[in-house]
Amino acid sequence: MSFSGHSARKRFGQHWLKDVAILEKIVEAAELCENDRVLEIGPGRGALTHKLLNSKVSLVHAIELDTDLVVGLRERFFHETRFSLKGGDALKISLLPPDGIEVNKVVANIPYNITSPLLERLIGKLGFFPETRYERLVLLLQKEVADRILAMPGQSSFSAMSVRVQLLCKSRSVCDVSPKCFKPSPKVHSKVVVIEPFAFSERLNVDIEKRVESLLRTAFLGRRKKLRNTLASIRPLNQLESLADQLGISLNQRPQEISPMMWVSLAKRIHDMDKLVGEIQS
Ligand SMILES: C[S@@+](CC[C@H](N)C(=O)[O-])C[C@H]1O[C@@H](n2cnc3c(N)ncnc32)[C@H](O)[C@@H]1O
Repeated sequence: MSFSGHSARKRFGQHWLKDVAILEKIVEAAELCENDRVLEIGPGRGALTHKLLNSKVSLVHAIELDTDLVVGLRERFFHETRFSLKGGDALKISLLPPDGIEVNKVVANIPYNITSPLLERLIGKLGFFPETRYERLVLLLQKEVADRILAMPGQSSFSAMSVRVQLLCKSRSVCDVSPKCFKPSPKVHSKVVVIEPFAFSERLNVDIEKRVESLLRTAFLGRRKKLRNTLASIRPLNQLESLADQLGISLNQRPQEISPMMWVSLAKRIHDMDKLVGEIQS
């Protein structure tokens, strides 16, 4: 068989998903139809690829880093005209299929060691658009990361990442995945999430997004510190007090208690103040 002699490589984050019910839940959550063109990052031995190809999609384009698996995958799916495969690093190479036409969905059990840069490539970041706006991503992530993406203000998982992703996408949980569902079992628990990036036209103004990013970097440096202490480096305390009053928040709150929309309001007020000062000075 195509993969004989290949054992899972830790450095590539290889954990084969063997639980059929979870594979089916992933495909179901993608709500695939005939017009869909799907990108799969890290097909491994093709367990998820096989399920994707059993649906009606018009294309599955896969990118796999492990060259030995690329050989096996070509053998396994050689007869499948709706399948294309590129060997290489999903963080570096083009994510476009050979016909150069964008895919609209991403479905993947991603290697956990590249989660942050891969997410950034797929959904963009505050102040920057991704190369492609995917309609929907169904990703199997490390549970800790998924929980941060989904967390509400005040919850222990709520972090700068929660604010960033929630300002770029709408997300929901599909199911938790136990380490027993993989072979070899990872040390951590996992979760399947659906992520739907906002249309570019629905995103905030780029300058405001950049302003939110800079606020988050400052405030979450001291996660347990009060805003009065962390934000003091960007504005005099009396100005901060007045801003906080206008927005109905307290400078005694900590960054993980502030909602994404409140970060946006804060960013907008500071942006307007700077603009006013700029106009007076010119
Ligand atoms: C967690 S395994 C998932 C395998 C398979 N999809 C499954 O569900 O059983 C992650 C896969 O991503 C591949 N991989 C790791 N780093 C990668 C990268 N930078 N670019 C593309 N693929 C990568 C690994 O070789 C492995 O096949």
